[in-house]
Amino acid sequence: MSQHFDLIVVGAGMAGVAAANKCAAQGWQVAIVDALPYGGTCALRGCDPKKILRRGAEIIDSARLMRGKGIDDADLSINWADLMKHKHGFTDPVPQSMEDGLSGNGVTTLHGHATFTGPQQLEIDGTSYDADRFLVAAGARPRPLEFPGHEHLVDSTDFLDLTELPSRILFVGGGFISFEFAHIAARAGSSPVIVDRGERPLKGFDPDLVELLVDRGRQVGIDLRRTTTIVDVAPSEGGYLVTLEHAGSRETIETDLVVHGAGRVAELADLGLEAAGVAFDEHGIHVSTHLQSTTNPAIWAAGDSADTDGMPLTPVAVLEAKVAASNMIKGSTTSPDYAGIPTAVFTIPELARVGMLESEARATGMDLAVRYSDTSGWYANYRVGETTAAAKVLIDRSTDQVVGAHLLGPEYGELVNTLGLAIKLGLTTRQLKSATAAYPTVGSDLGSML
Ligand SMILES: Cc1cc2nc3c(=O)[nH]c(=O)nc-3n(C[C@H](O)[C@H](O)[C@H](O)COP(=O)(O)OP(=O)(O)OC[C@H]3O[C@@H](n4cnc5c(N)ncnc54)[C@H](O)[C@@H]3O)c2cc1C
Ligand SMILES: NC(=O)c1ccc[n+]([C@@H]2O[C@H](COP(=O)([O-])OP(=O)(O)OC[C@H]3O[C@@H](n4cnc5c(N)ncnc54)[C@H](O)[C@@H]3O)[C@@H](O)[C@H]2O)c1
Repeated sequence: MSQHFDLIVVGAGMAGVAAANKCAAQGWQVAIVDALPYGGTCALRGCDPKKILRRGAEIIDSARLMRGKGIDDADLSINWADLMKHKHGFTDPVPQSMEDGLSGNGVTTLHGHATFTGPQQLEIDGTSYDADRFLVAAGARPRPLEFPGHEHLVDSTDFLDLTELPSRILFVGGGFISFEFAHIAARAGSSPVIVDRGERPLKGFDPDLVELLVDRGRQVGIDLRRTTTIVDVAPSEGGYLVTLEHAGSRETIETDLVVHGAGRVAELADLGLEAAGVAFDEHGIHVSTHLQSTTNPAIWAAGDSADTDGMPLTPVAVLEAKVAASNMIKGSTTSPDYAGIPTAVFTIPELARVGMLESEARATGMDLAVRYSDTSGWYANYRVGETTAAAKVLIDRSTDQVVGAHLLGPEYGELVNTLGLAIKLGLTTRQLKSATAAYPTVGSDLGSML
């Protein structure tokens, strides 16, 4: 006997929970299932715990920047175990409170690994369920790597749970995870090495600002190896021997920990999607722009496990889940509006982007104005002693609208939100300049950046 629901959601992360609550509020019989404690990647193994650990690193960095400017940082250090306790103070209550919230909204909460057994059936630990619709919000996992010894790598989840921080850490990949973690580790006293196979790390961000960030990273002891591949990783007495290849030469580095930061793929391999007739690949379930499977109309997808134009980020996952839920409820075909969604890599200082890259804007042939400012000497950065800060704002001269903004500096992850709103609403720089910001705030520098 199979239990029936109007909707079953696979994955209780930010996307799954948003959709389950929205559909339950319409009076639907909704069930949600997760194989892990409720909360998903962002709250338990990603954004939130990462930024708590970064807080320790920020304090150290801020104090160092003020050395000789009234702050004596000689005795300041990170107590990793206590910082971890602070993290657990946030993460530990999440699963129960999330599950209580869902139950309170009338959602049936299930636990276990879901596997599709047919177009509208799935099984969870031997029990069968069927539904009119399913939303797959199963997230992502580290990309499988091929080089010998890849099994010795730890992933981002393991890193965010380390009880002690080793002194030598090698990060594979030059993306979000490696940069963010390396910036934390460097301030906590470790010597991080980042190995990227490409010439340009953090490829989704403005290359000029990335180079400034790489220099700033070098100053705090982060060793970036570009166009370098991992030949193999082998255990050694003191940790691991990692053999690297760059421009035809090999070098072996000894390290205590090797961390996977080489990208993530949709978590769909064990979901039995073949039995449901659902087309997918490593980018996610193939969906129409309104987030319905292209091959099984009963299946919808959102977040990291959907192959969409949206970036694999939390706000995008939530947006897609809400749009998918709304389309299911109304029978509509609305598409998510991805315009003006900012992204930030939480290095110290942070690097943010919204809208087009300069190269993308140039390729459109628009009449482009590039407003680049070295903001390191500006009051907001002088005040905190920051030596590396810059802004690049891209403006379409024909409309006076912002089409892209790239920021590197303290608190610029907050400032980019205003530029995101400007892009989404099509505000002109004249309109933006007409707003008066509280002074002195980082936001009050926006007018000068335009
Ligand atoms: C280290 C790290 C840091 C990050 N930092 C940021 C950040 O600062 N800002 C930002 O915007 N984004 C960040 N991200 C990305 C962000 O976490 C994801 O984009 C977001 O969590 C995706 O949400 P989701 O709901 O699609 O999937 P998830 O939150 O991953 O949820 C998917 C859930 O599905 C469950 N599941 C999967 N398969 C099954 C199955 N067969 N049966 C039952 N359950 C299943 C999983 O257990 C999981 O709980 C970060 C990611 C990582 C890894
Ligand atoms: N602040 C944030 O929003 C945030 C933080 C962390 C993660 N995330 C999300 O998680 C996703 C995954 O993060 P990530 O940092 O793992 O991936 P990423 O896609 O940001 O970067 C992966 C990097 O690894 C390199 N690479 C791949 N295979 C390699 C190999 N074998 N050897 C050397 N280099 C290799 C790639 O060239 C690339 O530069 C991101 O795309 C992002 O969406 C977001």
